[in-house]
Amino acid sequence: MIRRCGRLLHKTKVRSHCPTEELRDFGLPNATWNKNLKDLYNKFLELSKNGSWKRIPSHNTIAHHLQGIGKRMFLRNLDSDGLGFEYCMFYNKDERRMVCLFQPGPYLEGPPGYAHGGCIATIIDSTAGAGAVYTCGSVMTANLNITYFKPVPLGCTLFVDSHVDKIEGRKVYSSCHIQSYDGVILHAEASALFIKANH
Ligand SMILES: CCCCCCCCCCCC(=O)SCCNC(=O)CCNC(=O)[C@H](O)C(C)(C)COP(=O)(O)OP(=O)(O)OC[C@H]1O[C@@H](n2cnc3c(N)ncnc32)[C@H](O)[C@@H]1OP(=O)(O)O
Repeated sequence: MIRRCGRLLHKTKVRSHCPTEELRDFGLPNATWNKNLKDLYNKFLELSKNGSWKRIPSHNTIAHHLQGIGKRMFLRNLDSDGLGFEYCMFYNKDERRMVCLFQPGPYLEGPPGYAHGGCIATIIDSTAGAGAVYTCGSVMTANLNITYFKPVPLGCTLFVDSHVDKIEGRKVYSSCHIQSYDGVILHAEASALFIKANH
C-alpha cells in the first residue's frame, strides 16, 4: 500500500500494452473470489456439462479475444486481482441469455462501502452487450436505461442476468436484472438497445 494525497492506495501497476503479453483467461477463479462467487461459478460449470451453457473466456483486450494479441481493455485493466471488476460470464444460446457472476472490488467504490453506479452500468452494458454479440455479432450500445433499487456492497457476489428480448432489423433489444447471488435482493434492472454493425 502507498499513501498519496492523504489516501491509501494499493501499489499496483497498470497492465502494459505489450502485444506479446501472455494471454490469460481472467474468467477463471482466482484467490480473491469469495465463496458465493465460486459456488455460482461451479453451479454454471455443472450446467455447462450438457452443452446448454457455455463459459465465455475473458481476456484483457478485445484483440486478445479475436486474435490472441492486443492492448488493454476497460474491465480488465488492473494488474492485481480482486480490486476492480472480478467476473465471469456464461452464455445460453437457446435462451439468448448471457449471465455474469460479478464481485465488485474496492476500486469501484462510489458511496462509502458501496459500488459506484457507473460500474453497475458498465457490467450491465458488458453483460447485455456480450449477449447481443454472441446472439447477433458485432453491436454498439445505442441506449441503456437503468433503475437502481438497492445499493451494492463492495465485495459481494452479484448475479447479472441478461436476455435478448427482440431483434428488429439491426436493432437488438435486451433486458437485464442485477440480483444478489441468491436472488433475494433485486439491486437494479435495465433495458438496452444495441445496433448491429452495418456491414
Ligand atoms: C467478443 C467478446 C465479447 C465482447 C463483449 C463486448 C461487449 C460490448 C458492450 C459494450 C458496447 C459499448 O460500450 S459501445 C460504446 C458506447 N456506444 C457508442 O459509442 C455508440 C455511439 N453511437 C453510434 O456509434 C451510432 O449512433 C450507432 C452505431 C449506435 C448507430 O449508428 P448507425 O450505424 O449510423 O445507425 P443508424 O442508421 O443511426 O440507426 C440504425 C437504426 O437504429 C435506430 N437507432 C439508432 N440509435 C438509436 C437510439 N439511441 N434509440 C433508438 N433507436 C436508435 C435508428 O433509428 C435506425 O432505425 P431504423 O431506421 O432502421 O428503424
